[in-house]
Amino acid sequence: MAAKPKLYYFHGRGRMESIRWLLAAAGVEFEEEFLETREQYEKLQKDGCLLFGQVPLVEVDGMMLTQTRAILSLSCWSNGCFIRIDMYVDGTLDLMAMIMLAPFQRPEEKQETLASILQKAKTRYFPVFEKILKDHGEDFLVGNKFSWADIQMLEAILMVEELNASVLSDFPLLKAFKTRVSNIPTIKKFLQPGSQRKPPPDAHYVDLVSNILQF
Ligand SMILES: N[C@@H](CCC(=O)N[C@@H](CS)C(=O)NCC(=O)O)C(=O)O
Repeated sequence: MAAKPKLYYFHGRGRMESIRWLLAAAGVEFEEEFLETREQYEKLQKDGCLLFGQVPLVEVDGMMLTQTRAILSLSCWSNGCFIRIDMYVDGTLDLMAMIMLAPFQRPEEKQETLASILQKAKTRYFPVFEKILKDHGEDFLVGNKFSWADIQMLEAILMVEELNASVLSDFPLLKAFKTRVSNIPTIKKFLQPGSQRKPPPDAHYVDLVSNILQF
């Protein structure tokens, strides 16, 4: 790591605090820019610094790193490939978490939530991954090698397609990516009926989980 990392966040703990702790504990000096106005946040978005439009953001060696867990897991602060895998995985996990939680909402809220998730997939998440594939022109998301990020991406695509089967019509590279990854033999097998892959949640599943976890 050549220069001091620069942290962009609010002047408070929030999601950045653990990152501050980690850097401090590792003896890494860092600079901070505190977000005090909406304009600062919008500028970061406009400049393409926020992968999924969210902070925390850490700038290090010209890389713009987002996703708290990914930044925290960068213990060596050196391997650009690993951090990119983590950023992509955390982004797809955020998207999938929204879909996972929707069935637990009241029926009158659920339709609105699902429409908003679909909108987010189309405007926040899928354009990012389409651009990544376009920019490097490779078969997989990171390092031209099949990784955890590709598996998560495929799972997220399939979940969003369950909300709207034609969601990939504006994302040709993601569509090709989906076909490519789905055809990896182990994944192809998992996608076959009778595998251990689980169906989308139904009313029975929602009742069961709600009863077990008591919410
Ligand atoms: N999974 C992300 C979540 C980040 C997140 O929710 N950040 C909030 C601020 S603490 C944000 O930027 N929200 C704006 C938005 O989602 O539009 C992470 O862990 O970094």
